[in-house]
Amino acid sequence: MPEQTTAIDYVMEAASGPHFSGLHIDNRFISSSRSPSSSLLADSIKQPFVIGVSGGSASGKTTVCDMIIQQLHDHRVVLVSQDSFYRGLSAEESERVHEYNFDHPDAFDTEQMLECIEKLKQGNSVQLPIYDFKNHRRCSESFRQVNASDVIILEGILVFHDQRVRDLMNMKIFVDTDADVRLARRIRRDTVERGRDVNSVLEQYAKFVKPAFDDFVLPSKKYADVIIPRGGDNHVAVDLIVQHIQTKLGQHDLCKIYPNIYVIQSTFQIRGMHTLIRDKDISKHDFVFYSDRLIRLVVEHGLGHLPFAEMQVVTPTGSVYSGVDFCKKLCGVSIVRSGESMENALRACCKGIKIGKILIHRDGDNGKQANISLLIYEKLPKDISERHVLLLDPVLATGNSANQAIELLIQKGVPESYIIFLNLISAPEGIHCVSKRFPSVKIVTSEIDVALNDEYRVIPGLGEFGDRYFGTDD
Ligand SMILES: Nc1ncnc2c1ncn2[C@@H]1O[C@H](COP(=O)(O)OP(=O)(O)O)[C@@H](O)[C@H]1O
Ligand SMILES: Nc1ccn([C@@H]2O[C@H](COP(=O)(O)O)[C@@H](O)[C@H]2O)c(=O)n1
Repeated sequence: MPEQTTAIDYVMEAASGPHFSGLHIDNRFISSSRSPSSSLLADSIKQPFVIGVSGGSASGKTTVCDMIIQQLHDHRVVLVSQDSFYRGLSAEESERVHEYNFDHPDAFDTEQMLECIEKLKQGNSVQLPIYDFKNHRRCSESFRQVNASDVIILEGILVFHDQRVRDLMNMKIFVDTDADVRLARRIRRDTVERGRDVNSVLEQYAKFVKPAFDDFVLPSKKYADVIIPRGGDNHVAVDLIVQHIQTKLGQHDLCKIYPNIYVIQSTFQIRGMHTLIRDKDISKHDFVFYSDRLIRLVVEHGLGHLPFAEMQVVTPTGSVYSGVDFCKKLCGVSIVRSGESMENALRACCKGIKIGKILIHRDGDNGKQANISLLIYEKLPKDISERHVLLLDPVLATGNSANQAIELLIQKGVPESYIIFLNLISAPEGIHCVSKRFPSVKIVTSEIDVALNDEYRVIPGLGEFGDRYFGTDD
């Protein structure tokens, strides 16, 4: 029996390691003393998501990989098998093949495998050797050409053995199948597909496969982020893994760097609303209508980050419903003037909520100057230090105003982690600026744009939100 294989063994942790796609990042906002991810960010190379799949021979590694690939149909995925890197046997070794241990780490050319995965990770194509299990040699004439992909899956009995290989992986999966099932599958496969007879399979299993499983494969299980009991029969585990990979692939790169950034799940409705409000020719009425719809979604999402208490109620059927009670100690603070456009949505969601105001003058308001922001006016609830604060401003550009507002809230006694900054559009520069200075402040947005231009305007952006919303741009 494999070690500890219960349903609870299915453990999923956040995939570790970097995974950033090609996005222009302004180095002005990257200081050398920040988090380790900052230096990686500076590279801003599109990096594929690398998944390692390990487990005993015939545990179902390839089967699980095929299931993942099928479900990831809308992404480019490449499967690399560690088997491709088996060293070919010399003539002498071939004569005494029954004494050769194919399950020992030395049976593989790990240096070559490392080189190939590194190249693929850097977006290059590679030529993989083709291994023939019948004559224990690599095919000398042909190779398998593998191109750059969004996802690279590396599968094999010993892919977790070498730390350098493990370090290339963003996610490590161990397929955990009972030893008797593995042996039964292996007998069938090796006799049907690999030209062996039952006796040689059993002999090899007892002499090499089982000892090497105990000595090398099983000890590497501890490196797995996810353990899948029963391999390909475990559809729930595979579905969850695919969901996780899709989330990682779909997430904006900044969300992987700053865990405090939340971009609401994009749908065609949300994309459609953004398309309308970004259109310079939309009527004022429609601009307000679709902005309000989006603001409402962001506000609802932001409220979802507040703490809650468990609560039960009795329904008209006399049954008990176990639910939650809203956090009551909260308030809104709008950054005047465009932040005021978000107040109605907040009031509509939170009956009787107190909303304070902060007026910040930006020297870059005329678009030409370096951004310097000055606090001009503030009116905040007296007991604000006891409240969670929803800070409202529809566009996060340089982050200077947001930082000024957050600094004031902290001076007033609001804990940094009690502040949730809600906006419709964030520029990467603003996200860096706020998240570096106030890593515990949550930022909830509906889209992250490309960058700021030389005039500190968000690109593609939507122009001056306040003017368009309040009709002062005519
Ligand atoms: N869940 C399963 N049920 C039945 N047969 C399976 C299952 N998973 C794998 N197999 C079979 O077992 C053999 C080994 O599976 P494979 O996925 O190639 O394992 P590995 O890649 O770990 O060596 C194959 O013949 C495959 O068809
Ligand atoms: N010439 C070879 C090379 C390898 N093997 C066995 O293959 C197993 C690994 O492949 P899986 O698809 O089962 O993971 C390994 O256990 C080796 O014993 C072989 O028999 N002959």
